[in-house]
Order: sequence, then C-alpha cells, then structure tokens
Amino acid sequence: MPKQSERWDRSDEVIFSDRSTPEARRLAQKYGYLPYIVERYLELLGDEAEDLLEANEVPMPETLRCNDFKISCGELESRLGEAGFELERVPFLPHGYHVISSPISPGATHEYLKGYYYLQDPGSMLIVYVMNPRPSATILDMAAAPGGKSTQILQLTRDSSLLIAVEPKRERIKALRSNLQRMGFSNYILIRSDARFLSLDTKPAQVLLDAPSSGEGIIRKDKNRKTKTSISDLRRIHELQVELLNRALSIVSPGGTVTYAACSTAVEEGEYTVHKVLADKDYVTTERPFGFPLSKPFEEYRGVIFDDRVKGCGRLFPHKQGTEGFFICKLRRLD
Ligand SMILES: C[S@@+](CC[C@H](N)C(=O)[O-])C[C@H]1O[C@@H](n2cnc3c(N)ncnc32)[C@H](O)[C@@H]1O
Repeated sequence: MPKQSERWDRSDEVIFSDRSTPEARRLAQKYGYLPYIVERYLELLGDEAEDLLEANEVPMPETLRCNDFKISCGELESRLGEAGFELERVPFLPHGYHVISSPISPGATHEYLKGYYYLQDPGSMLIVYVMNPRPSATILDMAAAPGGKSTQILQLTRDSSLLIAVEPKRERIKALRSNLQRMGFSNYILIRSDARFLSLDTKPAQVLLDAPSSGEGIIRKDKNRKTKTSISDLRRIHELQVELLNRALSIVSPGGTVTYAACSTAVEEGEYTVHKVLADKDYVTTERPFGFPLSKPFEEYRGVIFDDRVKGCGRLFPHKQGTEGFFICKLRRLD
C-alpha cells in the first residue's frame, strides 16, 4: 500500500487530523461511527473498510485458554462437556476454545475458580505465541493487568521463567495477583509503577508491551468504542505508546526481543508508533516471520508500510481472521 504510506508519512498534522471524505461520512452514518475513525479504516484498508465495519457488528464468542499447567486440555474439555458446555477448538491457537454455548456464564464455573482456564480473546492469546516466551528467561510484562498474557507466559514456560509484571493501577494489580494465584503460578514479581519510568537491575531477555490503547480493536465487544476516541485521545495514547516502547527497547538485553501489541485498528497505535520509535535506532530490527504458524490470511496482511523495518509487523482484523483487531510487532535489539 505505498500510496497510503506516503500520505500517512507526511506529518503529525496529517496523522492527527479529523478530516473525512464523503465516503467516510457515508459509512460513519450508516454504522454509527465518528467520521474520522472511518477515514482511518479507509486509509488502512481501502475498499475492505466496509467489511471491517460489518464484522464489527457481529458479537464475538467467548474464548477460553485451557491452563495445561493445572489440567490437561482433554480433561478440561470432558469436564466442561459434562457440565453442558459446547466448545470448539480455535484452529490456530494450541490452548484456545470458542465457547459456542454454555448453561452458565463461563466465568462462574468451579473449573474457572480452580484456575483451569482463563477467558481470553483469540487475538490476545496469539500475541504470546508470537512472543514465544523462553523457559528460565527473565521476562518483563510492562502493562500486565489483569494478567491474560502474564498467566499465559508462565503457562508456556511451565512457571520456569522469572516474570516481572508491571501495572500502575492499584485495583488492577489486585486482579493481576488474583489471576496469577488462581492459575497456580509462583515465579513472578509484581511492580506497581508507571512503566515509562521503570528501571531494572537485571535486563530481561524478552519484553512484552501490550500497550494501553483506545480499544478500537474490540468494538465487537463494546460498541461504545465507535464514538469514544477523540483526536486528542489518539495523540495522547500514541505518545504514551511511543514512550513505553522506547523504554522497553532501552531495558531489554542486547539480542533480546520486545513484542509490542495494541488491541486497535488505528494506525496511530501500531505502524505509526513503530515508525516513530525506530526512526533513530539502527540497532533495532523487526523480526520476520514471527516464528509461529499463522493462518495464510494473516501472513498476507502486513498493514500499512512506512519503512522497510515496519514491514515485519502484522495485524489481526475481525473481517480477516475473525478475531478482535490487534496490531503486533516483534522487535529485536541487535546490540
Ligand atoms: C491492554 S491492557 C493490558 C492487558 C494485559 N496485558 C492482559 O493481557 O491482561 C493495558 C494496561 O496498561 C496499563 N497502563 C496504563 N498506563 C500504563 C503505564 N504508563 N505503564 C504501564 N502500564 C500502563 C493499564 O492500566 C492496563 O492495565
């Protein structure tokens, strides 16, 4: 999409403007969005933008991640089956199941309270497989609450990595701690801090930045997001993400990876953040391919291309992968 990239690349003023074309205004009115939000989808997707708007109208099924640190997935399947749950494997997620139907809320079962599973959307789950946490490594989760990805990291490393999980909000730290305990993990340190100002004595080999975002990627779950994000919100969130990603790259050990993700379909919370952060860093590269068997449509979708290094980043879209919208980029610090 080189033409779009040239346009986006002009300046902050172009990126953070509330312009909208007649087509954006038409679609915004039809689907109940703010016009400049739809303009961004047109920039990103061209003719496919309406497919995204249509897909956002379809509610997402709940998805659970079986915690095979505590129970085998087969055992969980049969227990929930006996309790009247209808589950369906998510093809590209080793521990993922869609809940097709259930007699009670999936968050109210005995198995949930025992930590046998976590309710987590598929895109969110995929991020950690892409990150590929390594056993015994020191791993930093910079924006960790309520702990979907923190618990998944410890699950995949069998509680052998040392997880440093950071979250600034006291209430959300409580949820994070409770989820880590419920799911049976012990190898973690919780830090209540604004990660922009974090410093660590030990350099982590892997960092996850699941960045605070507008949440535009989860309109399928929360229709209010269609009209919630103002231009100044976008600018503020983008600037926060730039600061956090810069911090992540300064903290990670040489040779280590930073996986940056944002549950959004906005370029400001994705390509543009990576573009800004990499501008002055020739010692950072994007990893490609991700190193996880992704479905073909995902492989085909590379998002907006700003410069060669941003090409390695990817996007999940509701109308493409059937997930929530997510941006993902795995960066490696070379020295
Ligand atoms: C997208 S959520 C993280 C979800 C989490 N990774 C999970 O999988 O459950 C972003 C989190 O970042 C936190 N946050 C906001 N500003 C932050 C900052 N400056 N430093 C670190 N975390 C921040 C928010 O409170 C929120 O809990």
